[in-house]
Amino acid sequence: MSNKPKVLLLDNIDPVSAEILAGRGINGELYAKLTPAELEAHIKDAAGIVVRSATQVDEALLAKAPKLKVVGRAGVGVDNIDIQAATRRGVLVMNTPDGNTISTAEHACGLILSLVRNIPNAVESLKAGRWDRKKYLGTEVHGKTLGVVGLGKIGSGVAQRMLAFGMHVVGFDPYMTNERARELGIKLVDMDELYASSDIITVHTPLTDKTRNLISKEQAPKLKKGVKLVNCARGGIFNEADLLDMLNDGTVSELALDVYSTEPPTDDMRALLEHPHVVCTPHLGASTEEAQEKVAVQIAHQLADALELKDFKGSINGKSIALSTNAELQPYLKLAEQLGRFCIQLAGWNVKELTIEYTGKCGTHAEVLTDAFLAGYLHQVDEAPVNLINSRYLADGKGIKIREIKESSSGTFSELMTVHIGGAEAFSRVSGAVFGDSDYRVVGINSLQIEVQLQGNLIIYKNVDKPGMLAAVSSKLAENDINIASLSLGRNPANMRAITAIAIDKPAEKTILEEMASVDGVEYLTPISL
Ligand SMILES: NC(=O)c1ccc[n+]([C@@H]2O[C@H](COP(=O)([O-])OP(=O)(O)OC[C@H]3O[C@@H](n4cnc5c(N)ncnc54)[C@H](O)[C@@H]3O)[C@@H](O)[C@H]2O)c1
Ligand SMILES: O=C(O)[C@H](O)COP(=O)(O)O
Repeated sequence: MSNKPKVLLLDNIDPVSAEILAGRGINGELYAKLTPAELEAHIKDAAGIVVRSATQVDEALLAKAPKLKVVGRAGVGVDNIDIQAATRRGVLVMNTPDGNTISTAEHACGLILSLVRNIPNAVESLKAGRWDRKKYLGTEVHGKTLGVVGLGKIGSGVAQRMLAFGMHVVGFDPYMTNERARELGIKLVDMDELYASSDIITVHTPLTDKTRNLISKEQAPKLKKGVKLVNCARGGIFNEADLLDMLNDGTVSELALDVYSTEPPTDDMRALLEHPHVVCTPHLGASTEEAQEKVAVQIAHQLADALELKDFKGSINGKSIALSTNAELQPYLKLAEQLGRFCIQLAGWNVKELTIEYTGKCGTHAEVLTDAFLAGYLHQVDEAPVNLINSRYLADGKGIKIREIKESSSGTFSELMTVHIGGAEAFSRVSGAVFGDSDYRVVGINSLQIEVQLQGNLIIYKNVDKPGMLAAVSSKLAENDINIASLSLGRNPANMRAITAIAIDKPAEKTILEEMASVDGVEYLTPISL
């Protein structure tokens, strides 16, 4: 059996993706269509899966994929992927945001022209032996107003193309600036003005709570009588149930659909699809040779880069993992993760609040460093591999409140990470710093200065500060043939307490630790393994 990583390429992905993956030492297995049972069998040992819009990557499927690291979408929309479930499992989700932009913009323009010139009906009629020149009298788009909802990549592309036809273009997009709109030749308006002024409305937004039912019976009074509508974005942006009535009562004169709230459309959609003033295509926006090749090439490279932890372009739930490739950040990421591992073993599971204080420049990367800290902190969580994708999510699920503080400077260290552990019994604060390139150390516990490398086997204990303590505790190690590699001690004369960190060459067994903990004056002792 090959030990190369395996990636499932589903939903008729262009075979070029398999060739690219093969060149990067990855087995890309192409499948046009799999039954649920076949998919379950194939995904068991897959490191990656690439889909278009057909395969549902849901919680149930992800649960069958213990080795899965990346879900790639060869296209834009990720509504068939349960991103939350993937995030929870530490699985990266990525898409190819621009590979099919041109094709989809061209398709939307094709639908607009089909509507105004009755092209599909006229073709069908002539093919049926009729010569209906009068029946298919059309209208020009020149001089008419096109309303574009969503001025992202595709919406802007449609606007540019229809401007070339001499249309006036008005648009609505909360994220579009007036300056950019002016450059494109689009007049930005609010939705009410767009409804009122448009002869044709085309939508190019994702389906969200804000865009669902963007056009339904409710908007009828606001629309220009006999408006033409185009949806080449996502089913559900127009209320499909209302559209038939709106066509029949003349509110809408022509409708073009490429996408449906259920795909393929269910039988209750037949009356709408068969309506003489409806042009419909089966989700063909991205279905061109060029777009399919582009998205397949892009996703194959992106996926291979992600599996090699080299680059995370196109990632949707991997902001921190994408930042983690920054070379300057590497030592701090490692420090943060090791501190996380240290703190969970020091403080135990009862912690409900963690405040992480960043001193110096590392504060500019607080978000990703906190994610790395949490990945270390939760490394013993058994339900999923914990990584930069899911660590914060898992911490949240455990009810741990996370706070970040950024400070510009401290006394001794120019760069310092200090973790304040809320609710821990004996240890409430741990500070760590990087020495040189790759020497990660704890430099303080509670208010005491202590210096211990974040590696190997450690024993940390808190004790009454009195003569003979160190000899009494360390003798238990000597008696059991365990060598001490280094030792650091911090003391607080004010309350007569000390904290000691001992690095040992091999782990101490439970009985030895119990003997050490029972030495008179030892108040709290814990082993740590890094
Ligand atoms: N039919 C197809 O085959 C096909 C192909 C590709 C993409 N799509 C779909 O087309 C849509 C647009 O894709 P894109 O690549 O242009 O995405 P994009 O992210 O570049 O653009 C989407 C735009 O919608 C805007 N937007 C979001 N909510 C809005 C709201 N409430 N009102 C107005 N604007 C809003 C955003 O600000 C953004 O500018 C997506 O839904 C995508 O899934 C369909
Ligand atoms: O979101 C997309 O990229 C489009 O809807 C295309 O979907 P498809 O890859 O299934 O054609």
